[in-house]
Amino acid sequence: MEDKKEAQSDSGNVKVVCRFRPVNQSELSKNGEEQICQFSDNQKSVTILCSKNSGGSAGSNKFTFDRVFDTQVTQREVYEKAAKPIIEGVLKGFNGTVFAYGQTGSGKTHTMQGPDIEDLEQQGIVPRMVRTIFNRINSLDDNVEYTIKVSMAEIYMEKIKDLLDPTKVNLKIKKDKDRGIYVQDLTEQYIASETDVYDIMKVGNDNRTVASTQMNDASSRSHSIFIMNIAQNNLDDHSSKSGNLYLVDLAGSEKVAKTNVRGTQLEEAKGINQSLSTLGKVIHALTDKKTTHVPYRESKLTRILTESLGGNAKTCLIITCSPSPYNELETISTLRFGTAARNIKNKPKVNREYTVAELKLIVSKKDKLISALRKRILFLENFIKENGLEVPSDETLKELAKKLGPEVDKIIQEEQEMNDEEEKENSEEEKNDEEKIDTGDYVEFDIPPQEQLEDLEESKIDEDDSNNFIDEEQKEKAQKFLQLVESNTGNSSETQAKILEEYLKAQKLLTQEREKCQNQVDLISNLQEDQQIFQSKIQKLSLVKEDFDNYKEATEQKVNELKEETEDAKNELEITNAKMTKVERELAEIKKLYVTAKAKVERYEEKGTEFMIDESKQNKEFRKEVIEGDEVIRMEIKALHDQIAERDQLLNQIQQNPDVSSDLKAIIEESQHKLFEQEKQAMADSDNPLLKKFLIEGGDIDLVPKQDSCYLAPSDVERIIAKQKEDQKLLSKKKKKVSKLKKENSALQAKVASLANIEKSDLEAIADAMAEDKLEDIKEEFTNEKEKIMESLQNRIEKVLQLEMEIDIHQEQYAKLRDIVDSDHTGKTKIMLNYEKNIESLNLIYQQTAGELAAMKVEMKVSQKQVKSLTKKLEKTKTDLKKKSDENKNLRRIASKLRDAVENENFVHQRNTVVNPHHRTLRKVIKKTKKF
Ligand SMILES: Nc1ncnc2c1ncn2[C@@H]1O[C@H](COP(=O)(O)OP(=O)(O)OP(=O)(O)O)[C@@H](O)[C@H]1O
Repeated sequence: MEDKKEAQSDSGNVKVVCRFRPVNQSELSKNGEEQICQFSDNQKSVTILCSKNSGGSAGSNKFTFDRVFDTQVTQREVYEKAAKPIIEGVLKGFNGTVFAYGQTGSGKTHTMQGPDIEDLEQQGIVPRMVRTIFNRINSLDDNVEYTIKVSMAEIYMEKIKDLLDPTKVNLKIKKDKDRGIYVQDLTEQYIASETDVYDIMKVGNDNRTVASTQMNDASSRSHSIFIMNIAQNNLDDHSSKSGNLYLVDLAGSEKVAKTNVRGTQLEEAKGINQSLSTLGKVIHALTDKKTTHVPYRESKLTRILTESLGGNAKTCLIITCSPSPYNELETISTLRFGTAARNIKNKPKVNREYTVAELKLIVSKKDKLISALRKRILFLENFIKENGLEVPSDETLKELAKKLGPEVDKIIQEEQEMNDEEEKENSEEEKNDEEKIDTGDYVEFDIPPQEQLEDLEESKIDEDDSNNFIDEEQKEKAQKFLQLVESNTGNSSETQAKILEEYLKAQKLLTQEREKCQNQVDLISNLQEDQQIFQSKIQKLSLVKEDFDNYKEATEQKVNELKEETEDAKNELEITNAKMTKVERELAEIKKLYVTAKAKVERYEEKGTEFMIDESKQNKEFRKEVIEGDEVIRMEIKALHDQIAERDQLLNQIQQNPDVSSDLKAIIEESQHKLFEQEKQAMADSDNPLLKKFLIEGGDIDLVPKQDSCYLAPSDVERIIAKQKEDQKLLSKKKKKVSKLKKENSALQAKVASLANIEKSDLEAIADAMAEDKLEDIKEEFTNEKEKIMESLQNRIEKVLQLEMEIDIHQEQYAKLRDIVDSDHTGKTKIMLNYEKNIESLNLIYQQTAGELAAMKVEMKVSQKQVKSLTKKLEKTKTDLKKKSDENKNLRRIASKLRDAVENENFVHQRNTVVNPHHRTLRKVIKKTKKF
């Protein structure tokens, strides 16, 4: 019900709302806060307080619109009042347009997009509309499928640029029966959420041509057009609707002098003004009844807006103005533009396709109408025939109408008016019923008025009982006519005139019926045309079906291939899995081997450590040995000292003996001294710290015997010398032993030091350090084994990795294939099902329509035959009527004669009271005529 009202209320003029923005900084600096606009309380008009320069007069400065928004209005309010009704219409399948017009910097972009499209308070009309659409879609039934596409274009310097693909710079405008006017190749992006649209809008806005002018920092130098197509598909009854929404932010209408632009911008300004002036011309042509040509084609802007201005769209124009006296002239010009646009009449209609049920209903209604009209014609023809009347030709009727003059014209006109009125009412109802049945762009059926169809449905006429068809008025007329004919006996000129009049009316009725019949014939031919369209559509659909079948076949093949591939992939996966298991097993074995090897290594390491420990024991023994050796030396040295002391004692004894010669004493002393020196030197040369120490400690010991005690016997001397020699030999032996021990000691010390520096992990170094061949062999064996194991392990790891990668790839491929197969399959199945359903229903329609067409053709032939026979009969009736008319004339003559005779006889009768027999004869003839 609401929709009907809306369709009714919005079916007419372009809605115009006006918005004033607050005074801006530049205006403040020029004119302060002064404002030229005065708003009315009803928010419908604004009065401009004109200055002298504006040229406005007291009467002309008040402007009325559908709504006037003052400077404090919120973005939400503007949306609610100006744009929301349009989007509601678009969701019902109407086309909708909202466009903003105004001088540069007056707030068009602010109104259409807002300063921030994602700020819920500040966002403008476009994002709010998008939000409404998604809210509505989310709240509606699930049985309706929506598809939303968005495009953005810019008209800059008379070239259409795709804002979503800026490489497309000079697009063409095309017209199509189904799509209406559209921009060819313009990118259409499917969207599924508000944010998708915001993202697209951001991309589009970034691609817009913007420049800074003296009037606006970021002035749009082009007309931007945001197009949204909302298609709805009812999954229950397969009906579909689609609405196009055009949201246009025009470039500023500007005074070149004020904007202070030069060069390219000056050229832009000229272009902008040119297209806006064409827009003005279009509006003028649309609102001026005398103008027949609307110059839509003069600019790209007006061509795109063709449907929005005077066409199939609900349109709202938002004019934006400045309240400052500084922009008074521009404001008045904008307001005038808006006023003119308010008079544009649009013819919005729902863009929809019929459901099978609706098409059936239309066809059945047409059927009934045709048969009812045919019966009506038949009845009228019979009626005329039965009354012996001639059915006059159109020419005769026209002549008669001329003769009867304005009266008949009046009757005809009145009836015509009545018919017109009826038609108008019906068409109104049709319009109101637009939501139910609309002729649309798709199949243009001429739907009979609802009332008539209902009447027809109710009438249920029996073909044999044609009298049932006559409405009361006709019956009455016929009755009257018959009565008139019957009472023709009166034969007064008045009666004659009445008969003629009735006859004319009957003829007129017949003509009208003929016209109606002709209309029905036209209707049938229209239906045939529609049928042809249908057939061609069905043919096309069959082709589509064929394509689809092929496609289905190809898809099935593909699906099978994919299945096979999937099967292969599965097999491969199984093989790979088996391989994997095998590899895993091998890996476990390798791991075992590795563990064994590791244990071995650890054992070797332990051995190495043990060895180290053993070695250090040895070292300790060595040390001990050395120390013990040192002790031996020390003891030996002590023994030497003891010997020396013994000898000293001996020397003293000798010295005390007076027998020892002084020479010998000298020799002994010299020999002793030499020996001492030698010993000392030997000790000094020794590296043995113990010896050194001994030497140092013992340094104080005076080894030289006292002179006066050296008195020895020669034998003793010899013995002593021999002893000394022996001692010397022993000493040198000892020295050699000490030096050998020293060497061994230092070697052992070096060994111990190097062993102490060996790190635990450095097995090789240990092995190197180990003297035993076994260790070397074990080490070598271990290294080789380890290398082998490591190599094999590496190979296996690589193999495993490769296999894992292969498995991943296969699994990925498998998953993808699965996805493809699944999605493809379900998608295709859905489409297929839909297609099949459509094709099925279309086949059904086709079969029904074909059957109906065949029946209609047969009926047509029958009707034509009937019309032929009727025409023949009419011809015959005409001649008969003529004959009868002649007879009538004769009869009238006879009657007149008779009347005279009767009068005479009456006169006589008055006297003789005798009945005239001719009077009865006359009545008989009229009855006969009636029967005939
Ligand atoms: N109703 C308003 N409230 C607050 N600021 C506004 C309003 N209308 C416009 N403005 C501000 O005025 C400036 C110019 O507005 P806008 O860019 O929308 O003008 P325009 O008509 O699109 O200009 P052009 O034709 O040059 O592109 C902007 O900074 C905008 O934020």
